[in-house]
Amino acid sequence: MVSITDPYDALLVVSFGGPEGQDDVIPFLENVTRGKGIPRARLEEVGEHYRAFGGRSPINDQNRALIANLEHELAERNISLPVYWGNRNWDPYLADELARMRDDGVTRAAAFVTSAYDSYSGCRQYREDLWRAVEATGPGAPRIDRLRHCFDHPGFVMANADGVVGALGDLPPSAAERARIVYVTHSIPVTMAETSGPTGGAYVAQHLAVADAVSAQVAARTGVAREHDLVYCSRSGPPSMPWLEPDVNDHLAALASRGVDAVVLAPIGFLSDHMEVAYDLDTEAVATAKELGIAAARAATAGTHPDFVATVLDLLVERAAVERGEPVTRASIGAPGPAADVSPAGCCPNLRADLPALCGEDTPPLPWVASK
Ligand SMILES: CC1=C(CCC(=O)O)c2cc3nc(cc4[nH]c(cc5[nH]c(cc1n2)c(C)c5CCC(=O)O)c(CCC(=O)O)c4C)C(CCC(=O)O)=C3C
Ligand SMILES: [Fe+2]
Repeated sequence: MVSITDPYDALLVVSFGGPEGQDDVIPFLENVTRGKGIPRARLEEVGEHYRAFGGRSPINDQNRALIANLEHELAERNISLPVYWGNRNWDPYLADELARMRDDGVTRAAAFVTSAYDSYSGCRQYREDLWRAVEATGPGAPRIDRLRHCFDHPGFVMANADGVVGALGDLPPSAAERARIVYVTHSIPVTMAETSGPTGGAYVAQHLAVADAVSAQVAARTGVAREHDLVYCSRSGPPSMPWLEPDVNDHLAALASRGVDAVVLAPIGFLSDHMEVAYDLDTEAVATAKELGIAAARAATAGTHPDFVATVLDLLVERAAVERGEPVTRASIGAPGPAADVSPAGCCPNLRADLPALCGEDTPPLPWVASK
């Protein structure tokens, strides 16, 4: 009997990883920034963010919770499919997890990458990680298909709209009535943004589409049409290198000078409460808003929202049907439309080096596995 998840025998959650104690902070940051030209001062500053939270990033526990929810939902649907978890920068590392999958007899896995949008950081870099992990695992490594980015899945949008509606409820009623929605995502170098996706510009275009879709839902549910903006946090790199702007703190100051006194900060760029959310938004931006006399509430991230958990499984079931050669209807909020299953050649390029990456049309052949 064909299962709706055939031909897959596992789901692999691929994520960033984070430190779990003070001793992990420096080795973790060294892993993240190796070869990236991040100034020492920025590293020390970010290290302090982690130190202030006991050296522990929230991201690993968020992933454990997502996986527990995925396992529960799979069981509810009577689907027997093990879930694995491998990271780029911290234990459990991808290569170790792939070896474990091989030892467990997994031959073909669908990979959900915890990054919703196209960019080198969120797309090709993970595919380079996957290539290296498959290479390290050697013959017998499972075949891996990366699921398309989830940004335009209606379930992801619904989860974020719920977050905004919830945050409006955290504001005093009079402030909620006139609150502006400030969508926040990770800043990236302008050159990375310009080259993101198959033809460039995808990172910002995809975020703008999500911001529009979430705002439309919030307007429908609250009966109030609100203005919104897309702004950025967590800028890194040398000051001479342009990164996407405006920064959320600068933007709040600009809004205050225009008389805005209530906002919802909605981190649509993050799938769960990462350190950027805990520090850059909940600590820093909230303090900025307070100083400026702006009432601010932070919208929940998709996290373990049931609609988001269902989104991951929906993307898995969709791709499984594609691989079985069946026609599929892709759930999408519309333009710019779903990202590709298999990344087109040159998509989200690595501007520093030309490294092999899995799950792309430009993936070189691996002689000892059946597939890309
Ligand atoms: C687009 C994007 C995402 C979203 C997509 C995705 O999820 O991948 C993301 C996620 C994350 N970024 C994270 C942490 C860090 N990112 C850094 C550095 C950088 N991020 C960049 C971009 C992105 N990053 C870039 C262009 C750099 C410069 C260096 C480079 O070109 O790579 C640095 C070094 C210090 C600094 O430079 O700030 C840290 C510590 C964490 C973990 C958080 C936690 O612990 O909860 C997560 C989920
Ligand atoms: Fe980052």
